[in-house]
Amino acid sequence: MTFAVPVVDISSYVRGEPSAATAAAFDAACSEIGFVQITGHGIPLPVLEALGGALDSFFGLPLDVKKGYTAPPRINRGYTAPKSESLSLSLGVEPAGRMNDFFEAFNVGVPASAHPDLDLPADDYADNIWPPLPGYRRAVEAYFAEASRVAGTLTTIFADALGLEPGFFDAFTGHSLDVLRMNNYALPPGRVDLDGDLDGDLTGMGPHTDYGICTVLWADRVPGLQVLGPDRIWHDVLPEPGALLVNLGDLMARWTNERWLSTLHRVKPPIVGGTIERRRSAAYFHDGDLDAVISTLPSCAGDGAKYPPITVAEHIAAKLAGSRAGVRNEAAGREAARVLEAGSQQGN
Ligand SMILES: O=C(O)CCC(=O)C(=O)O
Ligand SMILES: [Fe+2]
Repeated sequence: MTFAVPVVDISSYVRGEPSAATAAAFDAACSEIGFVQITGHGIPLPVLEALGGALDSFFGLPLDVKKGYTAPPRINRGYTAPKSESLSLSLGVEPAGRMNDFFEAFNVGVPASAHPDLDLPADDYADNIWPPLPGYRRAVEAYFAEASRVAGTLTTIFADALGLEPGFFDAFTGHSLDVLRMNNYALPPGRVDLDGDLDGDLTGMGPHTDYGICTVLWADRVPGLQVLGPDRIWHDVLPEPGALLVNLGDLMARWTNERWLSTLHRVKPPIVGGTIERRRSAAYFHDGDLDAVISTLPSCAGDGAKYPPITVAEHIAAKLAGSRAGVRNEAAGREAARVLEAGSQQGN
């Protein structure tokens, strides 16, 4: 079977014009793969280029300077150093405390001050940390605003694709807990034992599903990202030029009773010609309102709901405790089973 992440042009929805063909293409892609590549998203090229420049300027700083922008694990903001997170712990498939992912990241999110009329918890809607690099904050905020707009367009498409009333997701996303995680996959020169580490434990980012509603993913066209296909094999995925990747998170799998899947993905060491090449990505997580309750949609319940209702707060807290604080998540049985089923198949 050939594996491909479908490309869908969303420009009609970006213009505010619903399109049955676009919604149907999303339904097919979300049902079969759980990943989509979107074109026609309308994010201006200079905004994307400035985001890349911001990543370069921050991650180019010395490690001890970057570590100065680290927040405690419960605050999903600022810098995370290589090997201080383990995404597979969000699924509970590894012993707790084993922090092996070599990505480094910088997180920014929606602060409580963005919604002055609401009384939002300060730890979840934490203030951002901004390194004093010229243009950094402006570039990241400009991309954040564009990705937020695209995420809103996606939920409009999702409502049409699922046959829900227009605006269905608005009630769950008015103060959505959105986070942009900018990732850098690079290893200091000379530190990697290519024979030893690569055959063994070295992981760019461990296998995981994303936690929320959907993720908008900008990535360099450098190999590394792998998606677990319906054939239970890990497949390499490179975005088409100009396209953004979109993948569904766990909350969408819960809403749809797995008609749509939160697809497992991971990042292998990006090896080109026998050496590790630097790779960058930026994942915008559209996670929903902290206090929203996610229950299986009646139209998807079929013979019964596979998941009990859960608040966004409960679900995200269990996942983040795994990935950021090393506390194995015991509540992700359905996703963990899929990782273990895929076993050690390495894909193409
Ligand atoms: O680097 C990538 O392409 C994937 C990143 C990712 O899966 C994440 O940040 O959740
Ligand atoms: Fe992810």
